[in-house]
Amino acid sequence: MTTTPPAAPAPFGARLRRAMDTYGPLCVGIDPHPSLLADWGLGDDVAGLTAFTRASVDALAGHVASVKPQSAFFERFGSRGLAVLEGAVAELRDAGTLVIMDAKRGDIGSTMTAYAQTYLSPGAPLFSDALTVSPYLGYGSLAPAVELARESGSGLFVLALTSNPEGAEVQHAVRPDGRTVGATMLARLARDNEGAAPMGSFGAVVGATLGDLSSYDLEIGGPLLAPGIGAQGATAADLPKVFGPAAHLVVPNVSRGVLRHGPDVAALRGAAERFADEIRAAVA
Ligand SMILES: O=c1ccn([C@@H]2O[C@H](COP(=O)(O)O)[C@@H](O)[C@H]2O)c(=O)[nH]1
Repeated sequence: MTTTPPAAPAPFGARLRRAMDTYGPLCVGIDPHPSLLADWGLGDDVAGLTAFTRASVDALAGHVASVKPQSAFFERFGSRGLAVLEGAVAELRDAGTLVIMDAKRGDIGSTMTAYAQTYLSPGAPLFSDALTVSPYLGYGSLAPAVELARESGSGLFVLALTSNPEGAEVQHAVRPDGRTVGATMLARLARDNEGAAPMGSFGAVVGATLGDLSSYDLEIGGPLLAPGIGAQGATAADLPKVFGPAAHLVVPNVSRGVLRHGPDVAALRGAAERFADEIRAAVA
């Protein structure tokens, strides 16, 4: 008897494009800040984290294209926090909602392999659709993650031009070839996305807070994860000004701007829908 091997998953970029076309490009963050736990009437403990995550997943699963859990807020609680994160990732993925794990991993290649296996290896407890990674040990140090993402149909978001003002001292630094460090990361991503259609799986993090970015070539053929809308001051209306013709690649992220409407599940979902509508109108 012959057995048919399981079909290879569609690449992350193709799955994300489809989800963006269905739900709009908004990516909602799950960031259980201690201050939000308090605002929701929850304790800064594992029970509070569990209740916060439960309401967030109930509000978002199956209603938005992607969700970005901020790993740091779960890691605060050690293994019990990670168990809550694992459960959320599994439920969101089961509902067909793409999970972008915001863990910003980056290390020498041999250690990077272990990070890649943690988040990009099918069957791993924290297997996610995509992972944020830091290229500041050299873009080449991310090679094990690029390789495993290609094999498993997952994706990466590389920190290129981050939303925080402090990022400029590294990312705007000019290299001997005259290009900035941030522009170099974008160029490396464009190369890794070559030939991918309708969208590559290797994205950049580019803050929505950064103003006019017309001096950068943002057409990397992959998604541009854009944090900064809401609590950091950017608005949906800023997106066309910041991203120009690359706006079709933008995955705007809103975390606290949505989460502050909790703990009511309907109110959370309503806030996400309002941001989704504003963003869709802005980038249409
Ligand atoms: O450049 C970056 C990279 C990542 N982030 C993360 O995105 C969210 C933003 O949260 P808000 O509450 O919407 O401000 C958060 O998890 C950050 O760690 C970023 O802000 N900027």
